[in-house]
Amino acid sequence: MARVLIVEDSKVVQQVLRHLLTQKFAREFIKHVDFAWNYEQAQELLEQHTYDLALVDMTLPDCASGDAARLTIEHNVASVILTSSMDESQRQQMLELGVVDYVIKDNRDSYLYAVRLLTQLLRNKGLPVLVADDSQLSRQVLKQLLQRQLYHVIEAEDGEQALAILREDTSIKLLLCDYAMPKMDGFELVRAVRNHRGRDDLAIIGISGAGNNGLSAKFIKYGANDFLTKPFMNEEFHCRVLQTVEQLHLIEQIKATAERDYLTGMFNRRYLQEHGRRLFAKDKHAVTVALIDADNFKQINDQYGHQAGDSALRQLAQRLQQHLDEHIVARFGGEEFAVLAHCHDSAQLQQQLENVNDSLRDEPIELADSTHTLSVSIGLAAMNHHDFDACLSAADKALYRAKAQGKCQLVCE
Ligand SMILES: Nc1nc2c(ncn2[C@@H]2O[C@H](COP(=O)(O)OP(=O)(O)OP(=O)(O)O)[C@@H](O)[C@H]2O)c(=O)[nH]1
Repeated sequence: MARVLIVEDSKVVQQVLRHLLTQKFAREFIKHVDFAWNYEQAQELLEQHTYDLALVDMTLPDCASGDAARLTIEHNVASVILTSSMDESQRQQMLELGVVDYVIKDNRDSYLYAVRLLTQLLRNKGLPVLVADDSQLSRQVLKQLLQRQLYHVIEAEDGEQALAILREDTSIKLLLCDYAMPKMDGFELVRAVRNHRGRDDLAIIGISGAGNNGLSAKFIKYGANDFLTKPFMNEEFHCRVLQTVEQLHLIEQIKATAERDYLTGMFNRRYLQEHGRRLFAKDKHAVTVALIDADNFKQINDQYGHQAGDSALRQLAQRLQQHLDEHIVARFGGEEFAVLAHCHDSAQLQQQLENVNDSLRDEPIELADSTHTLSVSIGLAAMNHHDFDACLSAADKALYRAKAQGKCQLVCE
């Protein structure tokens, strides 16, 4: 978790920033925040601590304009400038100094923008980025700019090398590639990469020389997410990289939401079915599926109310995760859950499932001011059917028998 330094002499601005930094999106990435009122205090704090990022007011009472940012950069702290105004020469001066970005504080939204920018930079900290360019000088320039945004930069001298690195290292989430490269040019590289890495998995920014506008559009058509034309301003580079990575992050979030159950945070039915079908196609004999249904759950809703029922489902979900943590556990719907186990030994899974009822009996779930002893019925099926859906339906039949035979038990098909 990161430590951030904020250098700001206005009490009101400090208060607004303090408030924004307590919001969930910021707390997720920023653990410690130190505030300095002036240059002198900033200097003391920089000597005491190591900072990941600094947000620095351009104008402070005890130093010349921009000196505080100069100080944080000298201490190798990636720095974002806060300023109420900035003329063109100051802007150039700050960007040349090496600040990551600047934020003009002209309304409340600018502070939100600044704090969001800090969290974005921290979220991307250490994220591997590949730079493919045959010119060592260009690679150096891009590397410096990316390191300023806290990325971890990997270099490739040509398209072939870049392709080999990307095949090997799937943690790379951004590729910056020049058009003119020996062996394999930028277009060929993008096309080849897209055969195994989709737009939602790896973002690509193509870079092309000036005077050939057609190249930029072509980059996009071949599969790049965005492009930059040389020479570009550092500020434009920063915005495009940040925006491209942000889009990738949003897609990841949407995908994660689509496969999770809102109430329990577990995988949902859709994920289980998709994953189950994939596993079945790969190795059907090593997969076992179980359906787990809470017994007499209606009583909980009737007796304690729907909210307590929701809490009971969350507690049951936690209990299942605890006992079956090496398998995929999903909420199948309502008060029904499913387990997908990738194992050759179904006896072990059977034991783990039996343990769930023992645990619910020994440690009843907590509802309002009392406790309630919940139990589950379980139907287990092996994957010796013609497809995954047939396995699920066999587990469902076994579950039906468990209910019919008196509940709180496991039945194998
Ligand atoms: N609170 C809450 N209740 C839910 C949710 N989903 C399903 N239920 C309730 O679960 C209950 C299921 O009732 P039944 O199908 O009769 O099953 P049961 O009472 O568990 O009885 P058996 O399955 O026969 O043991 C219903 O009252 C549903 O309203 C949910 O998300 N939250």
